[in-house]
Amino acid sequence: MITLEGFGKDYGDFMAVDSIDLQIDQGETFGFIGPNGAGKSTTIRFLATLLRASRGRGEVAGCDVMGDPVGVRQAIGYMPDNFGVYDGMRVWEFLDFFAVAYRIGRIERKKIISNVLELLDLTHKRDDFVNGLSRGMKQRLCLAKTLVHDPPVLILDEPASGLDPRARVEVKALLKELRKMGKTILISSHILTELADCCTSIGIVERGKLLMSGPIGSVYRQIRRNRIVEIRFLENADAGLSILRSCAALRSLEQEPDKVIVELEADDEIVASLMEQLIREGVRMRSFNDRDPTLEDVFMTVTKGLVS
Ligand SMILES: Nc1ncnc2c1ncn2[C@@H]1O[C@H](COP(=O)(O)OP(=O)(O)OP(=O)(O)O)[C@@H](O)[C@H]1O
Repeated sequence: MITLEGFGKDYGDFMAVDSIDLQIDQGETFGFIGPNGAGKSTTIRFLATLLRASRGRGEVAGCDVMGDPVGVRQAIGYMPDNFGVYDGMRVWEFLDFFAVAYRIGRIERKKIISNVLELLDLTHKRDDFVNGLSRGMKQRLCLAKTLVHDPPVLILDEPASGLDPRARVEVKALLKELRKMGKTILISSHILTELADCCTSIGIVERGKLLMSGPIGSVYRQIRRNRIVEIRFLENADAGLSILRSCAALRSLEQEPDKVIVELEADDEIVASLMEQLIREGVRMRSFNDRDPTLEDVFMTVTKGLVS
């Protein structure tokens, strides 16, 4: 439903997106994850036909993004990261305004607005003024407006940002509901855990490059080849650190005030030998904890903190 082939975007001399290849199948909820400035919004704005590519191309629901922008706009519901709502409009009028823009007839509009309000749990706010709504409700209203023309594809730029925990849970539940309705969803976030349980696939982007992508299970498997070990030293921490640094299986090492987190490309044998070596060299440890990587680890391992 969504394809990018070598998509790249420059702003003057600055390359915001290098070259991204991506394919999102029908019915997927794809989490587009990356730190601030990674190029998520730029990619999303291209897919939403709001900016031109510097190189490469894209397709949404069979329509070429630059060749058939009107076709793309019919097929997508787009929620920008910074959206505005019009003052002096009531909730139903706001939705009606967008429905008219999609040339939906008066009788059908009435039905659609009532369905969408119901789905987003905003029926009781139908006649309220938009500018009087809380941030969470405005966000829900904006999501409601992406649905009025019943698009098969939803492109949502950080839809849960700035929401309190309860509102976030509600947005996630809603995403699951929309997936059940058969929608293909691209959703961006820089908060990984926010997306962990509602996406079927993810892509991790940093500095305009897609570092890893695929079904969530396969991304986990790729990274699980590596082990994450947390060590808390009691004595001889310096000797312990130098043993770890000289270990051939070491892929990364991160020092926190109370522990060291190492990523090893290693099997059980290698991990056991490393532990034995530490003990043999007189390094005393309070704990040596081998754990499965979380999605957070995947993110930290794959991205290198090149942008902030
Ligand atoms: N119109 C523009 N002109 C110049 N540079 C821009 C423009 N829009 C974005 N950039 C730069 O391009 C890079 C990517 O920005 P983009 O907004 O796509 O990142 P992002 O991943 O969506 O970040 P965030 O999570 O902070 O929204 C950033 O360095 C940004 O400063």
